[in-house]
Amino acid sequence: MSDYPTLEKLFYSDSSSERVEHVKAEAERRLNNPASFRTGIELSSGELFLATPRELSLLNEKMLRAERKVSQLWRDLPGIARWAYLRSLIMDEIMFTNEMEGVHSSRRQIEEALESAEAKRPTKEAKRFREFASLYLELTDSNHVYPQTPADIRAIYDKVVADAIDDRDLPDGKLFRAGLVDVKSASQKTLHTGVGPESKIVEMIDRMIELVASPDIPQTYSAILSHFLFEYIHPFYDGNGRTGRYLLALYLSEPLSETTVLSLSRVIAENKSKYYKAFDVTERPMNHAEATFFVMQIIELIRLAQDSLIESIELKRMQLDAACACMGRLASECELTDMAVNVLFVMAQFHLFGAFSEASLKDIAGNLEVSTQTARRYLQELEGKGLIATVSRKPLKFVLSDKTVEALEMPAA
Ligand SMILES: Nc1ncnc2c1ncn2[C@@H]1O[C@H](COP(=O)(O)OP(=O)(O)OP(=O)(O)O)[C@@H](O)[C@H]1O
Repeated sequence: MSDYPTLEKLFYSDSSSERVEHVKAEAERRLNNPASFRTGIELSSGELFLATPRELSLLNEKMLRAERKVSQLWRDLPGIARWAYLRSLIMDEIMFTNEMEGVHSSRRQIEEALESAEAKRPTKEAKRFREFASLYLELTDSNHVYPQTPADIRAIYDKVVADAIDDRDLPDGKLFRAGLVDVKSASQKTLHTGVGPESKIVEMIDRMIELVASPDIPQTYSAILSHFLFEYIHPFYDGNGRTGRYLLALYLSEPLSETTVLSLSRVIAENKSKYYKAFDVTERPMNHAEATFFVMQIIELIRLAQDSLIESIELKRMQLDAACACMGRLASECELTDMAVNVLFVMAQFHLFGAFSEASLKDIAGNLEVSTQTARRYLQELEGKGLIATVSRKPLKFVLSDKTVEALEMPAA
């Protein structure tokens, strides 16, 4: 990470007999610096605050530049590619955030949950992650609403953990837990004890809601500080990680693009020890509730998410351009109608940008703005020529055949 030292590091690098006083004075200086962001929220080790060292400004600028690049690449993609990719990002986001907490969910299960959430018709099989999927779908909607009260946070939690929590872990207080909870490491060491009693939880959740709404602190910072605070409070017996990461995505979706925000859980899961360490460092009494390290660490994770997005979109874009360049030759070799070529173009986007490389009859008809009967005719033409294959009958879904994938110089699914 950066050269900006934590207070604890300053303590251990100071060999004088007054090192305790030195660090206390430095903590005061950092807290009272006019450039620092104070929250007024008291933790056991002091008032939660963020200093703004040069390292943070540099990191922030890198994040904003990368964000511009992500947005530019995104805007330049055809609509179907964007739609298919966004859905695959949602699937991964849910899968990784669940996986971090040992909750197993496959992409297929989440796809069914997404379809069920969109259709507003819950099927029994898709019920498990349906509510959670609908929350993430709402994130892609530009007019999402922030929770305004502790009861709103509880309502989000209910959707996050719906059907994916043991009854004995359900909240036993009015909104949150009545008893104590510890965050434990894999080896069962207690890393942190959540806030209690419930009245204190409610009070601190209220402060978190105020913090996020504050106009006096940049939103990226308040979103990240609120994530720390939510996990520090740990208002539930189970599901705090998943609920907290959803809230982080919700709050970050204002200053950052939905694509970046929907790529965070994967990076967090891949860097779990750094993520856990960021909490631990911030909670150490010697760091006097300074969250600078935490904010910088989360921004570094956001940077990793952006880099991997940029690399992935650029590669897929090149592959799509290459496929388009080969389309004319395939069309004349197979004597395809213009509409059949359009179907292939739609399917090439699903192949490259979708989670499963397949496209349903409904998706194809919708994207070509024709009836399903008309789309079916084009699909029959393509299937008759061995260019696509049916992979599912209910609902009707198609993939490009190996021959087409090869002719369009695309990677296999
Ligand atoms: N030292 C810490 N202090 C506070 N929160 C932490 C700390 N270390 C990790 N966390 C947060 O706690 C989450 C895990 O908490 P816990 O093991 O209690 O899981 P949980 O409440 O069961 O949540 P879920 O099942 O969704 O994770 C992590 O994902 C992280 O967000």
